[in-house]
Amino acid sequence: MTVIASNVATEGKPKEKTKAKKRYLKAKRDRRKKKQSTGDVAGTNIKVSKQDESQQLSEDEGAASNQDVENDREQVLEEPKAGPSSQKDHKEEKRPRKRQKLDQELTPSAAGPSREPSPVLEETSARSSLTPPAALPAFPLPKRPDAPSKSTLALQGLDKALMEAELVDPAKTHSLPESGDDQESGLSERTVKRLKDLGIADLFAVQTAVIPFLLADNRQRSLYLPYDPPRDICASAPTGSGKTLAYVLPIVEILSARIITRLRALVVLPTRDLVNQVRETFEAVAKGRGLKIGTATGQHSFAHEQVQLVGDTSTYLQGGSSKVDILICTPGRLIDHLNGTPNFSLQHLRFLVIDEADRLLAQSFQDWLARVLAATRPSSPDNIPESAASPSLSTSSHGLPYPDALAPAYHHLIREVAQVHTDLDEKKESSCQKLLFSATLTRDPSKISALNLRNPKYFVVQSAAEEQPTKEGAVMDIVMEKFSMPATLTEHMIVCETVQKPLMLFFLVHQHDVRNALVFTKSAESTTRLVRLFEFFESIWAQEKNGAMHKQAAIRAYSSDLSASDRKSILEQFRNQEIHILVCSDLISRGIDISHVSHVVSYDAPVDMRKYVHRVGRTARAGRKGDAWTLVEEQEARYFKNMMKAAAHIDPVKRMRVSEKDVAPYVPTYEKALVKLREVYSR
Ligand SMILES: Nc1ncnc2c1ncn2[C@@H]1O[C@H](COP(=O)(O)OP(=O)(O)OP(=O)(O)O)[C@@H](O)[C@H]1O
Repeated sequence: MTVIASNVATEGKPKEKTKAKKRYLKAKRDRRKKKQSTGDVAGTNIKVSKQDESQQLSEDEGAASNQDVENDREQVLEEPKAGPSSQKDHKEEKRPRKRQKLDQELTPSAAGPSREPSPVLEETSARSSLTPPAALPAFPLPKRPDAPSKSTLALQGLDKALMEAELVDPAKTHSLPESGDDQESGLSERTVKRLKDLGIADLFAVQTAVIPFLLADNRQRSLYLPYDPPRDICASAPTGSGKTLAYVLPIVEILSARIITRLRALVVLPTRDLVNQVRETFEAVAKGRGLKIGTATGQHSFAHEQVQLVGDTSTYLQGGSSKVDILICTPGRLIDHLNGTPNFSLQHLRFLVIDEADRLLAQSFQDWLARVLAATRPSSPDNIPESAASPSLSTSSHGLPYPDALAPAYHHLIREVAQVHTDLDEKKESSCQKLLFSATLTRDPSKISALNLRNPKYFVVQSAAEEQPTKEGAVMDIVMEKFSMPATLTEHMIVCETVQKPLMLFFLVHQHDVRNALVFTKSAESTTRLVRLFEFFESIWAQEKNGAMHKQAAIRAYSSDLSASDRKSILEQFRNQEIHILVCSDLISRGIDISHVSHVVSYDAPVDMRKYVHRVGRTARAGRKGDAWTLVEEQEARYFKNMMKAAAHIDPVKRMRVSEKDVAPYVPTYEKALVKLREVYSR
């Protein structure tokens, strides 16, 4: 308001111009005219220049007096506030007539479309098209690019083969024929008959994909493929979906053609229990085929295993010597034999199976994977150290050379046989085909690249009912570690206080009359303690509720604290349902197949999604129904839920609410059991 007032005051009394001032203004105008005629004003900036000019003119006019300058500045600043018409009129008044005319000519909207173009404007724009703009061109401000999405980041560096994975519907099955060979899967009549004897009439989804891939092409049935090496396989399928038979059947089928026993299939598994389980499957399927199956787990002495695996350890044999066609082992013992058993050779391997692949790839002791892969590959002829080359051809005990002692890809190791290289020479490759299986296949590109896979083919068994039924979706699920679960599994979580966990367990077991259950704890120590408490509870409960009527649940611990033989016997008793509830550590959370397990209780909640998937996967196997309950301590609830959300698996896990009223009948017995436990531990 003060500003406008001062303007009005100034306008009311126009100042008289002195002679000096008039001269100064004239000289100024002349300079301006001269400047205009040299084309300094850029055509592109007409509007801006016009404004500047009028402003400058006002300033010039008042240059002689500070008061005038102030007024002009204030006028410019106040322009938006004052009424638009009055301000404009005021400015127009202040401008010299010549400038106003020029302005009218330069402003097309004011001039109207029918007006003749002014020669001045034409001249100015013609000049401006020739001369560069006086001001620097204005570029848009730099913009920060959008951050790539989580999925885009996850896809970076990913194996191309994974992007081209074959998606298999878990509901897909294939019925085996009543008689004769199965043309579709490539299984022979003999194998089909054997499967029928074992009660298997259909192939499960993962089997319908993997078996034909390995068997359909007759060339792929050869024991050696040095010039046409086979493609490797990575298969991801839910727990209990039949991955074991997916590799056992083709291996037995192909190796049955062998004449000489050589180590041709090597199956690596993370635990002894799994080795024994897979051995049983091999023996059942290969019955009557004459294939020799061995294991190496450290369960027996090293010398004993050596005798079981290798025929001759006294003479050096180039091609190795093997008493078994198929060896199932843990990685530790495998390395022991590679290091310390003479004539234990992997050069004839036709199959290298890595089951529970993600778990095994996470184990790096003694660099086991690199050692095994190196043992399946011949070194290049130029890289053979003198010591590695054989002094002579291997000979039998009758003095006859073994013509087939070396695998084709290793023939260059024979020094006596002159190597004549021609242009037609083809490189001989190892015939070993790698087969990787897991319910939680790793997406880690560095781990996959360590396997040195040959043109790998990925199979992903993924439920079409899940959110991402497309191939890209299934691949993304693997990449984002969203694992597929058995369709027959029901999942619950129970949030409770830490001290209430045992009570909750007793409630669940009694309320649902649970008999065939696996209860997972976080450590061997907590396993033992829980079993003790459970035993006290059961015996007091039985006494109080008329022991004759109540059949106590048989409960045992299963952990690394037990000897191998104890573990084997306990597992056997559980299989035979002599033990009803097995409290265990994560030692048997993977791979163990006990068909009648109806419930899995995570007494201590798992800390990662992989562990959760494998634990709950001990039930609901091979299309059977199963329940999984997870006891979540109140302070863990947020972490557990976030873990489930990250794996897009929060919806299937329903919250089960157990009230004080529900557990009240068990509280007195529980308290008595606790007293007894305290007595035991305080001794
Ligand atoms: N085609 C089939 N028909 C009937 N039962 C089958 C068939 N294939 C496999 N099974 C049975 O399904 C059960 C689970 O198989 P398997 O142990 O191979 O599962 P898996 O996919 O390896 O599970 P995990 O990931 O937990 O190791 C086994 O008892 C097996 O005998």
